[in-house]
Amino acid sequence: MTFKSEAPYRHGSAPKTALLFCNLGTPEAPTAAALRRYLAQFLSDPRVVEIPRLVWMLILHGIILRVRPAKSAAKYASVWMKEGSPLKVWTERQTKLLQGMLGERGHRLEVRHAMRYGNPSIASQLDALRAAGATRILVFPAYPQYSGATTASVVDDVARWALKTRHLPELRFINRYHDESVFIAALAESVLKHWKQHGRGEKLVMSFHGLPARTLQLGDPYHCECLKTGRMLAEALGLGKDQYLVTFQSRFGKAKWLEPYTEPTLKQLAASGTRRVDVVCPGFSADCLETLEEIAQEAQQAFLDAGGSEFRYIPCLNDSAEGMLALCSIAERHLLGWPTQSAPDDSALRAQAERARAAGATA
Ligand SMILES: C=CC1=C(C)c2cc3[nH]c(cc4nc(cc5[nH]c(cc1n2)c(C)c5CCC(=O)O)C(CCC(=O)O)=C4C)c(C)c3C=C
Ligand SMILES: [Fe+2]
Ligand SMILES: [Fe+2]
Repeated sequence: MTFKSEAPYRHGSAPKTALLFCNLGTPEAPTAAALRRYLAQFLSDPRVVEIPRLVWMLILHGIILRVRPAKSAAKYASVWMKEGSPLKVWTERQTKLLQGMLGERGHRLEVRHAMRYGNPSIASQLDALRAAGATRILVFPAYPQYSGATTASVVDDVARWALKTRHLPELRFINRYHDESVFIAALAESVLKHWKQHGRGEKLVMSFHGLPARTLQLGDPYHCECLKTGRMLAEALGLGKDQYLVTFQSRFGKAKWLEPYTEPTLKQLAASGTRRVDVVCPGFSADCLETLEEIAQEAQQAFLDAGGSEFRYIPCLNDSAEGMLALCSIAERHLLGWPTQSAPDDSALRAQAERARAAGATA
């Protein structure tokens, strides 16, 4: 094992804090070649596909990476923005805004973003932060709900970097914010704004990214956290049980995934007479292929083909004021938990220690 060589430690220098905002990652271009590189890295992660390695590598390289890249590239092309992939564009904007907002609130810290798959990698950004002198790094995965496939995979990658790093910064991780009041309030505000502008559908469908159903039995909290976000959002909007649904999208492979599935549910709604639906994706902090293509295009078409008449997609929080307020406030509360530079008045603590010592001596 070799460790990285680093600038010598300067004794007595003040702690320097940094924030690393991590998202999933996205291909560099809407092309089959770029998709092949991206999918090869993403789908080789044992946190994402939990089947025996050898079998999976044969399927992945023998079938999936031959067929899927071209199909997925065409889908990406349909949502590509002039600055690049939507997930990249929104994540970069959120990072810039976080830097500005936290700065205005008096936090002297560097904010960077990293992608779990593709670029900029988590390791490269952690190296850059260390080189800039960061001694404390708060790692903020963009996912509101915790899952092994997403949040834990970010932690794995940070741990891999740590294994090679001599002088580690203090590290903290935000595991989840699915039930934080600021986050629920931001979602509710985005739905209310949408209703005000476009009118209100008969049902609000809350569509979350899926996971294999077995992850629920294996102890992954993701399903429960999605349901909780859904319930809290419904409460914030004053919706009754018959006015909203929680569904799961983006099934991958043939195994059973978390149910109910989004698209079949939308078709059933249309078939049973629901004409107008609003769809929101509260598991995604930013719009991406899965929301813009799979929901706003494909699922919409399926609903209309099945007899629905109006399908309104409610965008993710992206760089909205309410969304940024939520991200900033969540980051801030985690940053404030870090000990401050100024020595606290420890006289009460000292007296307590003396009492404990005296009690111990007489016991
Ligand atoms: C929001 C949380 C996400 C979970 C949980 C998740 C699990 C998961 N995903 C796949 C397979 C794919 N996902 C893909 C895209 C994708 N997934 C998420 C988020 C979660 N995934 C996002 C934000 C995106 C969009 C990325 C973008 O560039 O816009 C894709 C790639 C696209 C495609 O080819 O369909 C795959 C593949 C699995 C297997 C999984 C859990 C087991
Ligand atoms: Fe995914
Ligand atoms: Fe998808």
